[in-house]
Amino acid sequence: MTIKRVMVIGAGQMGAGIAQVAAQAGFEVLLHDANGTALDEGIQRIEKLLTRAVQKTRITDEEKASTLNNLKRAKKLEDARTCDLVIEAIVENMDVKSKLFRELDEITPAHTILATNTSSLPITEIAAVTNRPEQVIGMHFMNPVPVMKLVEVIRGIQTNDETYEKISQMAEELGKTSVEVADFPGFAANRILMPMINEAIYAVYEGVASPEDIDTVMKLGMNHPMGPLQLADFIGLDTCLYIMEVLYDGFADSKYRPCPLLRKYVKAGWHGKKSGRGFYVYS
Ligand SMILES: CC(=O)CC(=O)SCCNC(=O)CCNC(=O)[C@H](O)C(C)(C)COP(=O)(O)OP(=O)(O)OC[C@H]1O[C@@H](n2cnc3c(N)ncnc32)[C@H](O)[C@@H]1OP(=O)(O)O
Ligand SMILES: NC(=O)C1=CN([C@@H]2O[C@H](COP(=O)(O)OP(=O)(O)OC[C@H]3O[C@@H](n4cnc5c(N)ncnc54)[C@H](OP(=O)(O)O)[C@@H]3O)[C@@H](O)[C@H]2O)C=CC1
Repeated sequence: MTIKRVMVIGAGQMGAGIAQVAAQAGFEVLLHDANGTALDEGIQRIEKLLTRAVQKTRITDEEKASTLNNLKRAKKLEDARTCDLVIEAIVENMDVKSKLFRELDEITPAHTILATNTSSLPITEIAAVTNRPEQVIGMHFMNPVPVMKLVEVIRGIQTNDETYEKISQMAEELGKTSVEVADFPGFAANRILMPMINEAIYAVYEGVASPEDIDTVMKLGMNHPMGPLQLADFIGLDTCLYIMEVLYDGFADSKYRPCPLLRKYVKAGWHGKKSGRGFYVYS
C-alpha cells in the first residue's frame, strides 16, 4: 500500500517541522501531541513559517493554503487507526517511546509503518515491543526540518526491505536526501556531532574559553553555521544529554561520558532555546 495518510506524534520543534514538510509535499497529515497547548503552538509555528515563506516568495498563497488544508490536529492517539505511517517525535526516552509504540501497535491497522525520529535510541529495541518489528524503522530528520536536507534511515535488525524502500522513497518525496545507517548508538549523525558538542561543553567547564569565544572559534575557524554551544541550545540540552547517555551506555566507553556541566544545566531546567536559557539567555 502506498503512503498517503501520516500521523506525526509530538508537536515540538521536530514533530512540527516533519508535519510541515509532509503536508507541503501533499501527504494528509494528522499532528498529535499529548499536550494540547504544545499542539496549538506547533500548528501556530507552522502557520508562521508558511506565512514567512509566502512573504519571501518561496511559496505561493495557494501552496500555503493547500499545505494547511493537508494538515489536521489529532486530539486523540486513536486517530492513528486511519494512517498508513506514523512518525513519532516525542521525548528521547526509551520507556516513554516503548509505551507509545505498544499503544500504536494496538491501534493501527496491520499495514501501518511505525517510524521513529529518535536521535540515538536503538530501533531494534523499540521495534521489539511491537508485533510488527519488520515494519518499524528509524526516520531521523535534522533540525530545522524544513531547511536541513538529510534524513538518516535506520533499519532495526528485523526491518524488512519493503519498509526501508517506502521510507527512503518518502524521504525523497519530502525533498530530502536519505542515507542508510546501521542501528548503532547515535547512528552516524549524533555519534559524530554530539561528542564535539560535549567536548565544547568540557572546554567551558574547564575554563578554556567562554561559550561565546568557543562558538566564535568554530564559526570563524571552521566555517560552521552555528557554534557548538549555540547548536546545543538549539537542539535542546535535555536532548543532548539523552543522546550522550545513549552513546556512553551503548558503547561502554568513557570517551562518551557526558560533561557534568551539561548534567547540571539540564537539572536546573536550562534546556536551551526552548526553555529560555541554556549556554545563552533567550528573551
Ligand atoms: C540532534 C539530532 O538528532 C540531529 C540534528 O538535528 S543536529 C542539528 C543539525 N542542524 C544544524 O546543524 C543547524 C546548523 N545551523 C544552520 O544550518 C543555520 O544556522 C540555520 C539553517 C539554522 C539558520 O540559518 P541562518 O542563515 O543563520 O539564518 P536565517 O537566514 O535566519 O535562516 C536561513 C533559512 O532557514 C530558515 N530557518 C531558520 N531557522 C528555522 C527554523 N527553526 N525552522 C524553520 N526554518 C528556519 C529561515 O526561514 C531561512 O529561510 P529562507 O531562506 O527561506 O528565508
Ligand atoms: N531537537 C533536535 O535537534 C532533534 C531531535 N530529534 C529527536 O526528536 C524527538 C523530539 O525532539 P524535539 O522535537 O526536540 O522535542 P520537544 O521537546 O521540542 O518536543 C517533544 C514533544 O512531544 C510531546 N510529548 C512527550 N511525550 C509525549 C507522548 N507520550 N505522546 C505525545 N506527545 C508527547 C512533548 O510534550 P511535553 O512538552 O508536554 O512533554 C513535546 O510537545 C526526540 O526523540 C529527539 O531526540 C531528532 C533530531 C533533531
